[in-house]
Amino acid sequence: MKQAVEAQVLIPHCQLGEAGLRQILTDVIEEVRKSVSQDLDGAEILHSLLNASWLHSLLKVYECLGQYLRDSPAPFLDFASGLTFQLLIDIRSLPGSSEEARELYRLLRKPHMQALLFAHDTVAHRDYGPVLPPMPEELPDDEEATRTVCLVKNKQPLGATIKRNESTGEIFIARVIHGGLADRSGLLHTGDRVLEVNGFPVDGMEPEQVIQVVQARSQGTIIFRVIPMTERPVHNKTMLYVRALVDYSPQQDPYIPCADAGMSFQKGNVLEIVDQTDALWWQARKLPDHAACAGLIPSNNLLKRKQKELWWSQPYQPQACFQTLSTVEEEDMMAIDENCVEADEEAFESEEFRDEDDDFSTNTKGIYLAGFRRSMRLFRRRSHNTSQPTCPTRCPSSCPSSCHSALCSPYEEVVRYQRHTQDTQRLIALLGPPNVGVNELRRRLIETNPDIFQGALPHTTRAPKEYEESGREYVFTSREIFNNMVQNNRFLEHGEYKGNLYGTSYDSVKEVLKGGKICLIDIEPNAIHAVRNHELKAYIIYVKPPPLERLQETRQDSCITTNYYINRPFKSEDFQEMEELSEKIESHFRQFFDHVIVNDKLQDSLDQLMSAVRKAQNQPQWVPARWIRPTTTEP
Ligand SMILES: Nc1ncnc2c1ncn2[C@@H]1O[C@H](COP(=O)(O)OP(=O)(O)OP(=O)(O)O)[C@@H](O)[C@H]1O
Repeated sequence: MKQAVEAQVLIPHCQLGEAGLRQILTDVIEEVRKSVSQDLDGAEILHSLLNASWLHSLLKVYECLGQYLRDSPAPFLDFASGLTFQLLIDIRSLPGSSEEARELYRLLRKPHMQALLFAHDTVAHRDYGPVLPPMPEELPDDEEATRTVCLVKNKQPLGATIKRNESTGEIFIARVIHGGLADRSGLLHTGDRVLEVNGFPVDGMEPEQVIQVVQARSQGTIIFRVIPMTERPVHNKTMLYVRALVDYSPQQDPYIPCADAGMSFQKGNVLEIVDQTDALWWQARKLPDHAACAGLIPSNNLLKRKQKELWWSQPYQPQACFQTLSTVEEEDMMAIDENCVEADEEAFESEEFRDEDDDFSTNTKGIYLAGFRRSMRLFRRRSHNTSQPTCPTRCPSSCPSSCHSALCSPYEEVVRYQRHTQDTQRLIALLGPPNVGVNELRRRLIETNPDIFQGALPHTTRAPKEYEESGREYVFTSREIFNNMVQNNRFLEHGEYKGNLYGTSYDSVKEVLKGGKICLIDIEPNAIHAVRNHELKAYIIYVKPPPLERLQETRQDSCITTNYYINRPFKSEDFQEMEELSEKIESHFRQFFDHVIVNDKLQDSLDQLMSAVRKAQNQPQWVPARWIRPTTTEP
């Protein structure tokens, strides 16, 4: 086959004659025949196709046409019938004409010969077009050209909206939806004035009545008589992709010009904006979606302007930013369960090492698994349950939850990003409600793949215990240095627990990444913003609990550690709390999740996690455009 393809490339098109295409086909058939004898897949079908007589006839026609084009024959005479006429007169006037002359006379007078010569002259004069009546010298100024547009509707919507000029009652095409029937026809345009639909004059009608006339025919031909818009608006066709940071439902939006043409979307959906001609209403497609037809969505500015009104599926609640994350009151956390080991602060701290030795293998093949200490995790648990906003230093400007970021911009421009093999690995950040299993998954992944994964070493102002070493369990530091680091934004997450400060610094994450490993950390929702940046390019995986009955089944032998108890079995309130918090975290932050894992069976979750991490590192993903083009402003 290779031989044939190369031949096609080498022989210039103009030389394809008798030995051209058909020769190539013969070569191809010969190659395919060899493949048939080698029993290659599909070779037999290809062989019979290439041998088909219709294909050979088609190629002959093609070659003849090619030959005709190359020869480009020109008529010898423009007016052969005139010459014939002259010849007939001359023969008739000969005194004693010969037998040959008389035969020529008879031949030239035959009707088919006359018709042939007439056809010759028509072709020679290229006289094939219809004869149009001459244009009138002067057209009256008020005369408008109308166009009859005939569309064949096939149950799908027309893909155009109409509006009425309130003062004149005239009906116009308001917008043509990209990829819809009207758009694909290329015959109806924004601004065209509609005079008639299926023979009904529409001037003065309400738009709804016009639509009824259109809809009266769900299928078949619809005929519009329109006055085309003379100056068509330039379509602002862009290649803009955005991630929705809010939910939107056209059916709940009283301001949308045509709800049926609207497109609903949810936080986290990636949208392809196909038209921004209208400053208020854009046209977009939801990805990944193979629907050809776009839908109307509010523009960035419009959505910003309207976001305080009750037209989103979720009303705006700025104060709910973090408070909604608190479902469990401090008092509830204090409840004492007699069946469990109670530990006061001292006892708890003193149990910590032994406990961690039992619970977590912190040293696998000489590699210390950073970030698993209880105190660090308990400081996080506190962040989950506190009723105080947990990002006082950052809010409101960089609050990651939907409320504030949506206030800034309801859409985030995104681009497709594929990590180069020589680039550092993307940070993998796990997130989930307390006790869902984030640490279990993280620990197991690091333990089983210590050459690939590593956690980030946390900082603390707590005094080191005898057995602890700075740079192994924690970076032990002074309060002064810690506060200094806070002020210089050196922590992606930090907080206080039992009078001690804890935090995960950017530097400790970067250290792991620089070492060529994948840094695997767990974060609280309020740290999402801190890790979503150009340098770390965090891939955020949300770990979600399975339904309640599966939680009860899978966790019956598992234990948890709360602020007050070490290793107590799960109680039904824990599951309830986990579900409730999970819903709240999802409803506020799901727009930032790159992947969601339902932690049902542990091994399945580990497999899913591993494959999600591989995808994040090796396959193209949608990421904020500002990570790739740092100067990009939001749409
Ligand atoms: N899929 C699972 N099946 C059964 N038990 C699980 C599963 N996932 C986690 N567990 C168990 O649930 C308990 C809590 O898990 P883990 O400590 O990882 O929670 P967490 O999300 O890290 O919460 P926190 O950060 O608040 O400690 C542990 O005993 C763990 O072994």
